Amino acid sequence: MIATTPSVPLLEARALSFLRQDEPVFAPIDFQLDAGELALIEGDNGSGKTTLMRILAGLLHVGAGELFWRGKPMQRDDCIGEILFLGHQLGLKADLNPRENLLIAAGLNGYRDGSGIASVLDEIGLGGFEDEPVRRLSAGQKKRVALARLLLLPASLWLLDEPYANLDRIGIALVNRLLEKHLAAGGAALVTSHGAVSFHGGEPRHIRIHA
Ligand SMILES: Nc1ncnc2c1ncn2[C@@H]1O[C@H](COP(=O)(O)OP(=O)(O)OP(=O)(O)O)[C@@H](O)[C@H]1O
Repeated sequence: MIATTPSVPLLEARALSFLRQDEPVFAPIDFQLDAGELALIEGDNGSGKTTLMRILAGLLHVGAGELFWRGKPMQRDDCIGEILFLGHQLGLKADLNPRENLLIAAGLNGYRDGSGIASVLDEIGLGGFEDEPVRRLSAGQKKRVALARLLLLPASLWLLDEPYANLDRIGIALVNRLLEKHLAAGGAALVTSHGAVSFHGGEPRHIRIHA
C-alpha cells in the first residue's frame, strides 16, 4: 500500500518544539517513526501532546527544530491526504448524518482502496444510524463516525489524540483492530492515551514529552 525505502523513516522530528509568546510549550524532542510502526506519545496533562499532534497535522507551524517526511523537509503539499488527524474535536457537522459527513471527508481526501461508506459504517458499528443527524448520536457513536474516516480514507499516517475516549469495550477493541490492520498494511500511527493502550500488535515506540 505504502511505498517507502526501509532505511528512510516515514516521519522524523529533530529538536522539535513549539513556542507560545516566545516560551516553549514542550522541551525539544527527537523521534522517528517508520512505516508499519506505532508510537505512543506520553506526557502529563498540559505537557503538549495535542500541540505536537496539531503541528504534525499541519494545523500549527513548527516553532523550532525540523520535521522530515519520507526523508525530506516536511512540506504540507507533499503529505496532503497522507496524514489523518483525529483529535478531541471530531470535525463533524452536527446537522448532517454520518453518511453525509463521510461523503464530505471522502470528497476532500479520496477513498482508501476498496472502501465504501456503507460498508465502513457497518464495520464501525453504525449500521442503522446512517440517516440520523450527528447531533442526535451519543458521544461514543459520534466518536465512531469520526473513527470511520480511518477506514474510509487513504492516509498512511494516523494521528490519534485519545482515540479510546468515550468508547465502550467493543469500541476500544475496534480501534485496536483498525490499528493492527493499518500497521500490517504498512501504515504508521502516533497515539496519545491517558488510559492503558491495550494494543497487542507488537511493542510500540514511546515518545516522552515534557512541558
Ligand atoms: N490555543 C491555546 N492558546 C494558548 N495556550 C494553549 C492553547 N492550547 C493549549 N495551550 C496550552 O499549551 C499547553 C499544552 O497543551 P496541550 O493541549 O498540547 O497539552 P496535552 O499534553 O495534550 O494535555 P492533556 O493531556 O490535558 O490533553 C498547555 O499549557 C495549554 O494550556
